[in-house]
Amino acid sequence: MSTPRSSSLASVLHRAQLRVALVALLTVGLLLSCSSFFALRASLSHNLELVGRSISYSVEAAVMFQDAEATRLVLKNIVDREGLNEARVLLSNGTELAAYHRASQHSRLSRLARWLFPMQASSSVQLDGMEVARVELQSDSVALLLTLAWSLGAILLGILLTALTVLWASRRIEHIILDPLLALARHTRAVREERAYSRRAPTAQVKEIDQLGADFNALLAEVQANEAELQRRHEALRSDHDLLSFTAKHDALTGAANRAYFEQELQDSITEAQLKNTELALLFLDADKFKEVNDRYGHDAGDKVLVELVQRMRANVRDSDLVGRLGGDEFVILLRPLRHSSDAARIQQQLLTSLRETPIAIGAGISLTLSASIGIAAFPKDGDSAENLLRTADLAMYREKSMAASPNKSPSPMPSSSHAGLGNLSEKGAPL
Ligand SMILES: Nc1nc2c(ncn2[C@@H]2O[C@H](COP(=O)(O)OP(=O)(O)OP(=O)(O)O)[C@@H](O)[C@H]2O)c(=O)[nH]1
Repeated sequence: MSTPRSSSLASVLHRAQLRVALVALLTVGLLLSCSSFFALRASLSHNLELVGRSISYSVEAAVMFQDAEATRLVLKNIVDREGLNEARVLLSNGTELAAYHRASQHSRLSRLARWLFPMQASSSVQLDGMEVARVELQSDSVALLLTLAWSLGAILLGILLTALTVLWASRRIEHIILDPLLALARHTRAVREERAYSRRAPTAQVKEIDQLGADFNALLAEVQANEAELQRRHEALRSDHDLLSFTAKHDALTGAANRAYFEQELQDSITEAQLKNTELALLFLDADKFKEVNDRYGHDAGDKVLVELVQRMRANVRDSDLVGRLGGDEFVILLRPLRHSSDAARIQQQLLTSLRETPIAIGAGISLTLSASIGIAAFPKDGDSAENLLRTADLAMYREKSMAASPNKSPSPMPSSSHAGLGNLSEKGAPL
């Protein structure tokens, strides 16, 4: 099925107005012209008959004496006075007694008028009730022709004026109706394309269009409110999702990466380091005698120590590095990338120094000096998988811890490690 060709509202209105105006004008014009034409014709015909009768009376005497010259004189006087074309008097035997033709009858207009609208009349000349002659008249129909021409001219002029008026009216309608409709259409398109629901349609002069704009604005306001509500819910969902995602990946107490997330990040970092041919380092930290903190000062104090441990670790590494908690008092740090092979040992020492020199406040004026054992494993030197690296760093940490517990024992060949060296938990600021 073919799609109907669409026209603009302006052209539809133009055509409709023009058609209505032309039909009305032609109907009225033609009716008026015809009625005035026939009225004029009837009047002229009646007048011609009266003139014929008048001539009949006037030529009675001349006819009686068959005085052609006198008859012609009468005919001339009346024909000239009444503006007729010609008049003649025919005797009862059919012979013409006298005739008079006006000069103007030979003009083209006159001939055309006579041909189009022949106007004739005849009247009898009687003597003692007997018809002795007939007067035949022919009128000039130029007046009729001119009337018709004027009417047609008026109709044409009317058509021209109507077309101009329709054009002017169309422009006015365009301004009053079309412009606001087009503005509304443009506005709707802009709202749809830009999703700018805060935009509002302008007011219009025409009540119905203004109402349409107001309804559209009300609809936009609803859409805007729904959009805002959707946006708010979306934000809330995203924030919930972010929180859930963070919670799923991080340790609730310290905020450090949990074991699963840390292992995944470690594996991803290894893959990336393999591709980029860079190095990584893993520091495995286990607090020494942490159980005693819990036992002496309570679980909350232990929690504070764990939180502080993570803060110290973070304070000593870059944003790109990752601090994780594997569980209990076991923590890991992933240095990614490892720029210099000495960086891991340097950070290890910084942490041990920090723990040794800066006690951890656990509240009520009590501060603890905690020692820790830190083992190091490097990629690719000590392993090429997350599991291997963790195991190697863990062994290094245990090696360090065991050395701290038995300082006289010679170290077994393990990856590099270090220890704060304090061995015992010590308290500052409050008695044990
Ligand atoms: N406060 C607190 N304690 C915890 C938490 N998780 C584990 N622990 C405790 O941490 C202690 C760890 O003890 P161990 O594994 O024996 O370690 P340690 O006492 O440091 O002994 P070494 O490592 O051999 O020096 C246990 O008493 C756990 O109950 C926690 O989230 N908060």
